[in-house]
Amino acid sequence: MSKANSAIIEFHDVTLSRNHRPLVSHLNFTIYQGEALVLLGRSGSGKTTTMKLINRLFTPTQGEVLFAGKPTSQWDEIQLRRKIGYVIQETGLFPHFTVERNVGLVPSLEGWLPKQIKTRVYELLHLVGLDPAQFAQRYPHELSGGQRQRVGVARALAADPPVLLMDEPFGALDPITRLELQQEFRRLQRELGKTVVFVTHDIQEAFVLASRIGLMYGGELVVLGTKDEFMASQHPESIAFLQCLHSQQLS
Ligand SMILES: Nc1ncnc2c1ncn2[C@@H]1O[C@H](COP(=O)(O)OP(=O)(O)OP(=O)(O)O)[C@@H](O)[C@H]1O
Repeated sequence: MSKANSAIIEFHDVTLSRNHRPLVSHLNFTIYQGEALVLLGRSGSGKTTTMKLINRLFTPTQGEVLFAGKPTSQWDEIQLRRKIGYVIQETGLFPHFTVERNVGLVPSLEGWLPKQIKTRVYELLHLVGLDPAQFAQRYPHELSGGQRQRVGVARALAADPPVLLMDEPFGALDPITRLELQQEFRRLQRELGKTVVFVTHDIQEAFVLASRIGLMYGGELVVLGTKDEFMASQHPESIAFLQCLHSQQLS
């Protein structure tokens, strides 16, 4: 990775306040093309807020966020969101649309031909491990939680956005399916070369998925580095998270 010229998202002294209280403060960091950056932190530390500043669901009170070198405030909102796939825990699938229609939604909004959409949807369902013959015509309520998550990932990838934001997408799954999806997703992310920003409060998940970990605490980014750098960090919050990891491993 050539860090000198491959920045895709940049936070320049970003603060977001509500009612005079900062939700996140003085965020300064860069996300590079093709990396998997995991934002780790306890509940309420500001992870989701940071993510929503990327796709402009929130705009900074101070400072600016750049996407592909241009402040998000200067992007056309729709253009920006088309370049940034978004996967959340509840997946946000439309309940009255089949899997095929859900996955093909953005390509169809972009005016692709029906035949192209179908080919793309089938390709994506294969990619996320769902047999189209079995799943394309089902509705979300006819799927398990893990299958819905796969459909959510397929949908976010449909128009081939360079960046994916994933907010605790595997949170509601049993631990075995969860590990399986984490590993598959990591493989997929490397294969497709996507830039991924992933939010979690689970350090084990951070270690499976991350090329770098950003640790948030009280609305600030207190550690940012590789797994080795994270393990060497002396910040009390990284030590607390590492203790959780050790106790999970022991039990
Ligand atoms: N729209 C909002 N208006 C006011 N306060 C908000 C808003 N959204 C989030 N907050 C507050 O900002 C802080 C950070 O919230 P955020 O959702 O970013 O945390 P998080 O680290 O993602 O937590 P979790 O792991 O519980 O989802 C919290 O104190 C939350 O109550």
